[in-house]
Amino acid sequence: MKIGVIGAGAWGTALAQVAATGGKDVTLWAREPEVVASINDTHVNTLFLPKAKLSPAIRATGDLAELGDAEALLVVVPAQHVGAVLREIDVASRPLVLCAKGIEAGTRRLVSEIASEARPDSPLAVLSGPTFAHEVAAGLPTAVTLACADAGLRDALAERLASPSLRPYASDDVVGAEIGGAVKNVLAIACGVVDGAGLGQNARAAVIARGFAEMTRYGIARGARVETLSGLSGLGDLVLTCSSTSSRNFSLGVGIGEGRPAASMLADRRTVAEGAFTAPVLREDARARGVDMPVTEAVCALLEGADVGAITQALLARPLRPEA
Ligand SMILES: NC(=O)C1=CN([C@@H]2O[C@H](COP(=O)(O)OP(=O)(O)OC[C@H]3O[C@@H](n4cnc5c(N)ncnc54)[C@H](O)[C@@H]3O)[C@@H](O)[C@H]2O)C=CC1
Ligand SMILES: O=C(CO)COP(=O)(O)O
Repeated sequence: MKIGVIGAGAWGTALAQVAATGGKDVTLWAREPEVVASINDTHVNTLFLPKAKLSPAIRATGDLAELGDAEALLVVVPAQHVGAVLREIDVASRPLVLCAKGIEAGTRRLVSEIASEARPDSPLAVLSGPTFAHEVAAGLPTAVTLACADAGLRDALAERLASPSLRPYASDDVVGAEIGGAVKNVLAIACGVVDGAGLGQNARAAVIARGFAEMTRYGIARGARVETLSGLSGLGDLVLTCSSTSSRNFSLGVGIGEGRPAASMLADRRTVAEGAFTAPVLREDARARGVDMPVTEAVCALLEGADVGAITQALLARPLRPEA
């Protein structure tokens, strides 16, 4: 079986490694010529996943046309670039497995909505969950949600993507799987701020729990099911990224909490912290739907340069309310 992977950041590279280790023929599209060269010449992605020794069965290319004959394509470019890349590639009606986590600025679309507009003939699935790329590439045990409306395709993809260390759980709730991954990135920034500002572990647990409450409110408003949000792609990924500096979103938050300006940290980086792009569009969409998201509002204010102490006080001083 030939698998195409679109995007050779850390996550696309790790997924390519899982597929190649499982005996698949893998072609990995990278945007950067130096990434193509380093994977093909040295079997290392020096830019985005430097510590993983990759299978020689992974072939990198800078030409999207070379992925046209893959049986299935994993889409792993950052959410804001999915539309542009999918409009560029000719994939006929091949299944697309969407692995980016975010909401498109300007349109407020989930990645599945972007993909179905760009590639109306391709069936879609979403792969999401608590998955640090370096752990997956190292073959450490990992479980994910694989969501797809078509049961036959879902089972076929689950069988092809499963490996001795990567265990997919099937779901038909595509929107639910996407909402968890998109919103947790914003909440991970908030937890990083708590850590960087030394606000304590009680505060971090409060942000996780109240953040999950707002993820659930927002998810329900967009048609997600609560059991999906409380599964691997929602609560599972929230817990992972809210408790580790391996998360780029959490680390961005730590920097903000320590008093560094968000804008300069974002300008300096090559890797993506999706939450910084999702936060403003999530706030806009939540307001439009009448969903209260105070942690998301706080993250937006902090990304815009607000003072951590003032934002913390404002959150604590909100009118008292029932928990549920
Ligand atoms: N790294 C991880 O552990 C995980 C990442 N993800 C998601 O996967 C997606 C990709 O993230 P990573 O692989 O971590 O990226 P990364 O941060 O390792 O690398 C940045 C990626 O963005 C690409 N890029 C930059 N500008 C672009 C443009 N104009 N057009 C197309 N691509 C462009 C780069 O080529 C590179 O592939 C994100 O949505 C992320 O949330 C999901 C699960 C785990
Ligand atoms: O999505 C991830 C793990 O599931 C990776 O999180 P970060 O993008 O915050 O590094």
